[in-house]
Amino acid sequence: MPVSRFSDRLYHSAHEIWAKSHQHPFLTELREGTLDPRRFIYYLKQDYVYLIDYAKLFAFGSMKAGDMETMVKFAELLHSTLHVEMALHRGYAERFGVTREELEQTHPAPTTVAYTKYLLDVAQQGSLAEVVAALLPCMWSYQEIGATFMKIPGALEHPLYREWILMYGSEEFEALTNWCIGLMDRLAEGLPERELAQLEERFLMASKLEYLFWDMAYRQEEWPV
Ligand SMILES: Cc1ncc(CN)c(N)n1
Repeated sequence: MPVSRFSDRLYHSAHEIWAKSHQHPFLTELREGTLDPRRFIYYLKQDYVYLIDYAKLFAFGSMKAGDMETMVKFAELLHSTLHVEMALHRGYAERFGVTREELEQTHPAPTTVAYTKYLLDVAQQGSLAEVVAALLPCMWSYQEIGATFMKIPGALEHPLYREWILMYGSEEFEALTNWCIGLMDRLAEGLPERELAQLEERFLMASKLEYLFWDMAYRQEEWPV
């Protein structure tokens, strides 16, 4: 009987909320190609300012790394987020006639604030293992969504949503995600149950915030005033 990995425990504990995300209309309509582009551009603008703060977690990971290989890999993840993943958003913004300045000056909605501040709080206060537990749903749930959408007949023919699916369903994104999953398992080895439970809590909180991010985008959430 193979020893179950800590990442299997994380996946199992978050399965219900991940399934809820998969069933959210933002994703079911994106998958079917019926998502209103106004909801999509709202998502892209919020996601851009989210990624500015999310990318900082990789800088914290480099700083907290215990070895050069891990430090270098986190620097690679930082670079990839800023230059590859966010280039997707910049390209879409151009297609929608949104300037780079407008994109960068997007006011984060309440849910974006909640999610980024949570991640940055864990990154500043927590151990490397906690940083990884908090960022892992961001990578892993998106990779699962992308890989699933790649297999949906017709999804890649959609003129607008094709690039988004290709980004998160790519082999490169899968490789970076798998490295993070492996690091989580390595960092969890030998930890007492009390610490494992705390890592699970970080993973679950980020997973719930992922669901709320999809819901925010679909509702095009605004501040009350
Ligand atoms: C909110 C969110 N979470 C995760 C990802 C994938 N890096 C993203 N682009 N945006």
